Amino acid sequence: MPMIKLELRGNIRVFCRVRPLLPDDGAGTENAVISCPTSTEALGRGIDLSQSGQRYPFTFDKVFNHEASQQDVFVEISQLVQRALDGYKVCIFAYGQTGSGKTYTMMGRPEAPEQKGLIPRSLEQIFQISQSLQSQGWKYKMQYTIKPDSNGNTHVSDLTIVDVCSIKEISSLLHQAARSRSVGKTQMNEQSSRSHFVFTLRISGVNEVCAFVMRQSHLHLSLLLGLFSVERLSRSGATGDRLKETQDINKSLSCLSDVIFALAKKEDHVPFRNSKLTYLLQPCLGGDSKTLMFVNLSPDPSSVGESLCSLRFAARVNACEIGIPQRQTNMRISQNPHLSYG
Ligand SMILES: Nc1ncnc2c1ncn2[C@@H]1O[C@H](COP(=O)(O)OP(=O)(O)OP(=O)(O)O)[C@@H](O)[C@H]1O
Repeated sequence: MPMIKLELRGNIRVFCRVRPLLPDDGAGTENAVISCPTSTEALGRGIDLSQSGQRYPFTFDKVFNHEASQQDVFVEISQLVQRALDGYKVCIFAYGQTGSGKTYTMMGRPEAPEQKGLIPRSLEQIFQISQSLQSQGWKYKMQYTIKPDSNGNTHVSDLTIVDVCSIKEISSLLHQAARSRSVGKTQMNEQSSRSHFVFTLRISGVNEVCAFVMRQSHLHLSLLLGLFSVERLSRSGATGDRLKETQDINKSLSCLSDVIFALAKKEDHVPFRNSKLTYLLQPCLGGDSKTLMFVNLSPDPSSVGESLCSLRFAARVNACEIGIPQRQTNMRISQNPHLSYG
């Protein structure tokens, strides 16, 4: 029962998703390098990668093969998303090399309803449930924050916080955010997104009927920029500013590795402030949240080296204990309607 595991474990959960082969993928695509074992033990959880005749098996909390639809993926996270309304911090982020399907998984193609990604689906679910809970006395206040950036310092600029009252408002904010993201073309991925993208929905809920219980939770839905290896960098055709930008992105991803490894070793000092990315993700990794990472993979044999790096990183993330999440429920002290949530 995967959902029970999601509830009880203190680890960062990892879901792996392999995108379908695309017409633009390179030569030799008939030789599959990624396969999903069909034995009952590893069914839906195992993934094997073959490189130079060597087989590398991995197991995660869930593996989606190239046939999985956006709805199939959403079904597996919807219970986790709902926990945000119960007072838990929930963080979901995607990791993987450029062109591996992070944007597709998180944002999808908004123009086709069945291809909507996890962010719009999650927001719709949160709004629907919060509205249905109104009849039980719950009132929720939602705020939306968006923090895009790609460089390595910790100062967070471009922070937008907006009160949101309807799903329509969220959709238009998502559109705006997608537009304002700096998008640059590399030879690897025409639509390559050049910045990290951290989206947060802050939810504060109060129940006027049952004992003035107050809940506060944050739903973090984040999108991480792709992993470029050195080899990939030279193949991507990046030069000048683009090369510098790619190096900055690599640097911030290497800071993320440092944070993950410090957490795994339970070190006293975790270097969250070494990059803006880790600073932004601190709420996801700081210990009191339910955190899920997607590792996205391309099935293209020319990406096998990057896929192996991503899988190894994901396995270390999966083994990393960040503590048992705490629900944030308080008794309301005053009946002042202008609540301060501290
Ligand atoms: N599951 C999928 N089904 C169909 N098409 C997909 C799927 N996943 C990804 N794609 C397509 O693959 C291409 C690359 O995916 P996407 O842009 O999501 O990669 P990315 O990891 O976000 O890349 P970058 O880090 O460069 O932004 C896109 O054309 C996308 O529509």
